[in-house]
Amino acid sequence: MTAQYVIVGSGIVGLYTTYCLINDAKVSSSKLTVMAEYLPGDESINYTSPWAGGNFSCITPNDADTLRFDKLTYTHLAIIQAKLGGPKCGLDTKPSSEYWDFYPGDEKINSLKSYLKDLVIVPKDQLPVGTVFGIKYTTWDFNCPLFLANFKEYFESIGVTFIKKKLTHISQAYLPKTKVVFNCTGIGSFSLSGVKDSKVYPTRGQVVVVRAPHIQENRMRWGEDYATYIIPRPYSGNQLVLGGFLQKDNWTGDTFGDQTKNILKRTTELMPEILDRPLEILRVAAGLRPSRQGGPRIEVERVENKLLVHNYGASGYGYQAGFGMSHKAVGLYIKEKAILARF
Ligand SMILES: Cc1cc2nc3c(=O)[nH]c(=O)nc-3n(C[C@H](O)[C@H](O)[C@H](O)COP(=O)(O)OP(=O)(O)OC[C@H]3O[C@@H](n4cnc5c(N)ncnc54)[C@H](O)[C@@H]3O)c2cc1C
Repeated sequence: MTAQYVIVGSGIVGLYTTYCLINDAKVSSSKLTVMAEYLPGDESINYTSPWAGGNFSCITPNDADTLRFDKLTYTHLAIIQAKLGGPKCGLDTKPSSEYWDFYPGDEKINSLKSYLKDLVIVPKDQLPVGTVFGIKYTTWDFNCPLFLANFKEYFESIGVTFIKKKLTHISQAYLPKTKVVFNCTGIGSFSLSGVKDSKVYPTRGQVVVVRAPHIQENRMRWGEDYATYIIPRPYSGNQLVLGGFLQKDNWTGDTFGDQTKNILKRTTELMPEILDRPLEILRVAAGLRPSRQGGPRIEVERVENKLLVHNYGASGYGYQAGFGMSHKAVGLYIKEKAILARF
């Protein structure tokens, strides 16, 4: 193990970053070390990735960077799926419908039109009551815990090292031969010394997981101050994830009965077919989306004669935009390395 490249964080953003280092920067896998307090298979309120729904949806903001991150990720996922052995890795396509209580904006819709598979605009007379716009298309669904585990297993099979370690300062990530550290610590960037980014805050979500073999499609509804979503989990024994909440600055990992009732009410109104079979609740869970004022931080810092590349703040879209974020982070590293090589 030479650990020339250390990726701190083993959430979806750290794993996409590892992938881009191998595929964009052509770094040999044996030089890569992923270091994290929590690894795939672990559960903690400080480890967001296992708690995601998770699918590709219209949750992202309409700025040019994020629209590009979405597009890059959506169009690259088939390659990742193939490398990990096909849909059984926990990543599959399924139909999706999304409805808004407001018009989502031309930037978003024009961008989606350029790449979404099977996209159709829902005719006005077919919209659910209270909504003004809708689309249908083929989306990506993740079985998040399974996908994380398979991504890690794939990396280990090609020689990437994983180390379980909690850092109190980012400088602890530099091992004797390390040239560059990628900081992919998500919500951890709020408290990790050497980073301590006060712009980072949680957007708490709660989900209810039910068993529903009869539901094989996604359905989402976006309001001004709420999000209701229904996401089937591929290769999970027919689990269906029902959500949710977007609670800013709420740090609790506890779950609440009134929120469970509220989620069940909204999701069964949006998709009454859920109740075609008796409701079987498997689990209620909460997670903290790693949000950041001004959006994700993707930038390079020089720390003495070494590099620190930040890639965190994926909020509610780490799975669907994180490949694009990581492609940018690794691209910045390649540029900075070329500048340093001139001196
Ligand atoms: C309810 C819910 C639903 C969601 N649904 C979706 C969805 O449908 N689609 C989608 O794209 N996204 C969704 N998200 C968002 C998605 O889960 C996040 O964007 C993503 O998981 C963030 O990944 P990350 O790698 O940045 O952070 P994390 O997964 O939190 O990983 C951080 C890593 O850094 C490590 N770390 C942190 N601090 C330290 C330290 N001091 N020392 C060592 N290691 C450290 C942790 O151990 C961990 O390995 C959802 C989130 C929630 C909560």
